[in-house]
Amino acid sequence: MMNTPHSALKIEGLGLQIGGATILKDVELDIMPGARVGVIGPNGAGKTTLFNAISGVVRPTSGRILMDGRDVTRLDVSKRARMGLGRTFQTSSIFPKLTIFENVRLAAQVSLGGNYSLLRFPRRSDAASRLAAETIEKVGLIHQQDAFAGEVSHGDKRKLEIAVLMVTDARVVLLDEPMAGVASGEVAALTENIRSMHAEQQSTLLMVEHHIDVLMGLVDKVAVMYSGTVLAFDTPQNIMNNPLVQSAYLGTSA
Ligand SMILES: Nc1ncnc2c1ncn2[C@@H]1O[C@H](COP(=O)(O)OP(=O)(O)OP(=O)(O)O)[C@@H](O)[C@H]1O
Repeated sequence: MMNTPHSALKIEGLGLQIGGATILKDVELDIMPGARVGVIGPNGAGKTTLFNAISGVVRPTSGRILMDGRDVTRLDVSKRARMGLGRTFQTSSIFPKLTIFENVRLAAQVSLGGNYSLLRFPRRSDAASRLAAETIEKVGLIHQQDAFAGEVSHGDKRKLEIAVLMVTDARVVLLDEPMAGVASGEVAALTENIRSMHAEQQSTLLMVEHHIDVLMGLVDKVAVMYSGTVLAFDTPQNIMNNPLVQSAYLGTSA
């Protein structure tokens, strides 16, 4: 008998109450391995909170989160990361005082089974350095590799985050507004980076992005959040044509 493949990520009846407020309510999502999923919704709809629940930063008050069929609802952030959950944050999670090369090399070193000790002048021929150099080239940061990460443009910082995710070989990747603050001239290159990261890792991608045109071109499914719940989960085309979505989110009358 054939085994049914597990969803890469399954969210069942997820709820979060903080004080008297309902932040997430009955969130249901079933995401197949390799899918690229956009998450949209008005400000305050719960998109970042959903990412926080998936990555383990906040504990839901009801429901379950399954990664590859395993219930991770009660696992902490680091355990989920070890299981292959990768994430970028709205506020950058890179080390600003390290160079681009050092940031990627450190991630490569940890990913290849090393530790977080940082050699200021690592041999550029070791495995972690080679992987870092190769990845920096792929994302188009070669000319910036010796610049401090805190001093490069928003677009380059985002490229760096993509490079870090690429070397960590995450199975499920959460990107929270990767285009935020990125100059319009840098959007196309960053979009390509995200596309090639996904293709190379064959990961499952979830992405919150307010830049709707970019998002719709990148994903094959869109989840629309409204008031803490998932209102619709469908192809970009069906989402754009869904009257419920149009009135709730896009602001046009249905
Ligand atoms: N720790 C918290 N305590 C109280 N309220 C919270 C907490 N975290 C989030 N909220 C509230 O939950 C709601 C959802 O917030 P969230 O940041 O997830 O929305 P979002 O969809 O990501 O919005 P945006 O598009 O503005 O980033 C907001 O009303 C927010 O104020």
